[in-house]
Amino acid sequence: MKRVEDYIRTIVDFPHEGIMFRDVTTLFADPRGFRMAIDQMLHPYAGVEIDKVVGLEARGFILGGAIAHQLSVGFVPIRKKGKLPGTTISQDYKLEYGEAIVEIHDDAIQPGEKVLVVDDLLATGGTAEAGIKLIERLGGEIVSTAFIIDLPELGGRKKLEALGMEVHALCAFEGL
Ligand SMILES: O=P(O)(O)OC[C@H]1O[C@H](OP(=O)(O)OP(=O)(O)O)[C@H](O)[C@@H]1O
Ligand SMILES: Nc1ncnc2[nH]cnc12
Repeated sequence: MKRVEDYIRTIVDFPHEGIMFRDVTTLFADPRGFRMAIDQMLHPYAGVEIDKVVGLEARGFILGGAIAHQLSVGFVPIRKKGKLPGTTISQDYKLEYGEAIVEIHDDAIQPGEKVLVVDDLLATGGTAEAGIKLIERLGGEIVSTAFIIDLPELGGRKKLEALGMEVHALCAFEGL
């Protein structure tokens, strides 16, 4: 039987030379693969209290929406700067080159709400860390973080675990 990682396509030298891009669109496009990924991401949370799922732009929206639907809870997007229409709070973070800013609506999470953070891939952990800071600034309590792919060489898991986060990933790829 195929595993989740078997549905993921690797594109060499995208978006820059030397990067092995782990492309989850092939997983999302396959009905068995997509269901397997969502079911496996949900597995650790059976019986766990979760009030909201937060998805990180952009691939975290696809996964987070399906997971929130399955848990019958609300979905909240964290978006790149300038995309959300209401009042937001912002957090900057480091990219491989330069910096970026992500935002969340300031009324999207209520103090004390239990939040699951979802994205497709954990690399340096900078994006997830920025998301975690936004949620915590609103008083949300992060129950766990869930990814399809971990790139262990880039240290994201260690970074999040050092912040006290639980990290679940369905598979890991060696090589950037
Ligand atoms: O752990 P990090 O080093 O922060 O990298 C991981 C992030 O990078 C990718 O998103 P990207 O920034 O390419 O944005 P996109 O999903 O909008 O294309 C991926 O979907 C994660 O969100
Ligand atoms: N190797 C990679 N593949 C896909 N998305 C990424 N985001 C950061 N590194 C990535």
